[in-house]
Amino acid sequence: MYGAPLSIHAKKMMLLGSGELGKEVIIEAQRLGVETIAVDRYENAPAMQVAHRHYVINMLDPQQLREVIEREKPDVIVPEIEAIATSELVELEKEGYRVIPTANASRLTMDREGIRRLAAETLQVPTAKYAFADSLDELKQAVAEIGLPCVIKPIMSSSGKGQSVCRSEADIETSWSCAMEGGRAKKTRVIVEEFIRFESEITLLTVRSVSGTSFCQPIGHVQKDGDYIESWQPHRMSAEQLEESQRIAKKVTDELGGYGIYGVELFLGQDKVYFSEVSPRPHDTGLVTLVSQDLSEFALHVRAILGFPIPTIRLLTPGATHTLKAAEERIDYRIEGIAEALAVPNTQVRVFGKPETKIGRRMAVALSSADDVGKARERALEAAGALRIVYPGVEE
Ligand SMILES: Nc1ncnc2c1ncn2[C@@H]1O[C@H](COP(=O)(O)OP(=O)(O)OP(=O)(O)O)[C@@H](O)[C@H]1O
Ligand SMILES: NCC(=O)N[C@@H]1O[C@H](COP(=O)([O-])[O-])[C@@H](O)[C@H]1O
Ligand SMILES: [Mg+2]
Repeated sequence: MYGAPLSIHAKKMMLLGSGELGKEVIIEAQRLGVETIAVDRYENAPAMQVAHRHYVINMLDPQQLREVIEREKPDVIVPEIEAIATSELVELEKEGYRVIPTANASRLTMDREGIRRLAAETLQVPTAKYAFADSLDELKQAVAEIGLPCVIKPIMSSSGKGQSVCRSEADIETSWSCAMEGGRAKKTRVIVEEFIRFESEITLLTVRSVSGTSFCQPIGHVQKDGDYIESWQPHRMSAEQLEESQRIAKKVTDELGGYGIYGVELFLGQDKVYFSEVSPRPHDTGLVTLVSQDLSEFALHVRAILGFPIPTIRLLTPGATHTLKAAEERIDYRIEGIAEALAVPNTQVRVFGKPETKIGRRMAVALSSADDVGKARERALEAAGALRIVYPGVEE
């Protein structure tokens, strides 16, 4: 029970992180009459453009984080990125604030070490072999232990930033510098992972709500340089693989607890399913659910957070997404080709409205549906191909 937004009985939701995923979360929250506050590290972030109000702070600074939370006193605090002072969220939760799904889930998934140790060591779910290193020397040792090729990532980063595949001893130094430059927080620690030659990889969206745990149909995806470029739903896999994936997802999400959606990332090997990582929030590859399901991952997240039931999740049609990424760092960019993209049948686009482009930054996505996944992927590819980022002064 709650009143109108901006009234004394309003239900207030504060989003920590205001990217393209948060923008959709806020739109869904507003559909249910919730008052929304967007927070991020820069002005005019996508979700700020649709929220009732916003704040620009350094979310890794515990003091600044506490200040904004105490000022607004939100009913629910919804982390949207990893890079937040999560130990402060743990404190705030103890003081009575509600963090989604739980402060501990955001603390453990904030860095790769927390969640990897929990999954592999405490819960004993299968993962790639791994080791950690704090310096170049330690990295050399870790690589020797794990073997080549291996994947090296900053313990705190997302969307593939700072990640590289190390194929020979000669690559170790480059991988180290790449991780140092790409990490979100100024932490030097890296994880070294055994390179898994998987057949495919999926995101299993897992929702914990008052109705219990529900799974969306598996989402297949392709990543390039550690960042997603294409996703589709449903991903075809064997009944055994699906059962094992759901078992792993249930085990991990039960441990993390709370209400909300989780994106469980899994690698499918020939006869083994590996847990990779988990987002305690909507997942980028899950953007496909905006066209494929009756309730998108964003709608599901909001329902679960507000304590409303989720009796069923329906896949309405096979669907696919394809991303549009920038190639330069500019504030005076324009996006062209939207009309051509929308001329592709059963297709929508989401233009995120980020205030500036950066090399490799995701700026928009094409979403398509069709009678089968193959056709949906073709359509999304065609539509994304029609979209162009134009930089003045550069040959158009
Ligand atoms: N151990 C591994 N073996 C093989 N491929 C890997 C391994 N680890 C990561 N990858 C590839 O790199 C991608 C990104 O890795 P990961 O999910 O760990 O990074 P991330 O920065 O957290 O990305 P995101 O935030 O988009 O989820 C994976 O989806 C997979 O394609
Ligand atoms: N893989 C995680 C992911 O996709 N997160 C999404 O990207 C935004 C950051 O984008 P930016 O780096 O372009 O600001 C985040 O705010 C979130 O919406
Ligand atoms: Mg990932």
